[in-house]
Amino acid sequence: MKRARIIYNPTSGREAFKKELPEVLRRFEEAGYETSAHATTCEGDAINAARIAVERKFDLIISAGGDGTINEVIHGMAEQEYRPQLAIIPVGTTNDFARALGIPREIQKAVSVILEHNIRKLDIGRVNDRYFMNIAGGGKLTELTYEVPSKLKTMLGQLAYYLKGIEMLPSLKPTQVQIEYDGKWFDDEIMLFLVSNTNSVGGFEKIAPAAKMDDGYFDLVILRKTNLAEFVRIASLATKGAHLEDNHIFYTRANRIKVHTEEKMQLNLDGEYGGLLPGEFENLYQHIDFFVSEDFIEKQAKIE
Ligand SMILES: Nc1ncnc2c1ncn2[C@@H]1O[C@H](COP(=O)(O)OP(=O)(O)OP(=O)(O)O)[C@@H](O)[C@H]1O
Repeated sequence: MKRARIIYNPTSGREAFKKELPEVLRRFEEAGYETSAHATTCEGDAINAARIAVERKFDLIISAGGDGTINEVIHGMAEQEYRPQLAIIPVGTTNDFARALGIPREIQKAVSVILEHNIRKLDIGRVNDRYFMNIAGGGKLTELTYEVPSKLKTMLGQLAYYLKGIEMLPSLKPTQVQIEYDGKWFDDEIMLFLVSNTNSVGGFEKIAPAAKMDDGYFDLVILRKTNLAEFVRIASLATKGAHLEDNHIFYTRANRIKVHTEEKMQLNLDGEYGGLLPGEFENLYQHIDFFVSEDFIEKQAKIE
């Protein structure tokens, strides 16, 4: 019999998961999994819980929480040689990972999708011993996002939000960077760089159109120094996916990317503060077996 370990954050998403837990356990048992659950107790606990599940050779880890919980679970398993399969039940405020995999937000619907058993080996990103699944980035533009007081944590979602307060943009200074990607160099002043594992991020569905999650490559999108008018024009092109041809955009695909700057530059990982640059981004090819939806599989197949 296969063994599944649910790692859930009881405080996530207005404590919604606890009520549903008996039914979730029942459904996994019915589907042939011997299932147990661990409620996380504090920040970092999901990392330990995932490590323990790895040591105990569980077949499947089910992470129930928001992106923070899933990121911790990935952290706990990514460095291990044996890695259980991973399923996500979105419960938190931000559920970008689940959205990327096409997992519905309603708990029992998510379980139904998981029990369809569509499993895909997907890439994840690593930078300076931290992991990300969707997107990493840096530059003055992304740093604005930390000032957003609301729970709108998605990096690009927040950028869109900030575009409303566009008067802040003229005060933004570009940063001089040197970026080494698969042995080649980019050296220029930039407003922002993005290292993307998925093609659909936040409100921008086409920001990195060729980013497939199982090809071992990131899409690297860099916005060079711009003035306000140029920025507004490029942002509007980006909503249509027509930004890559613009002179201010540098776009390539790469497996390894090193970013150096003289100035202090913050790193954003999946919408959260991820320490300071420099950083070396590494694409871990098909590193984790994720439970995904049919919808996800169809969408991936359409990417060129
Ligand atoms: N028992 C706990 N009490 C407090 N914090 C916890 C607990 N368990 C986990 N955490 C921390 O809470 C953080 C955020 O949780 P999570 O990502 O699941 O939810 P979220 O998307 O932020 O949404 P929410 O606002 O609903 O919590 C996690 O990164 C984790 O470190």
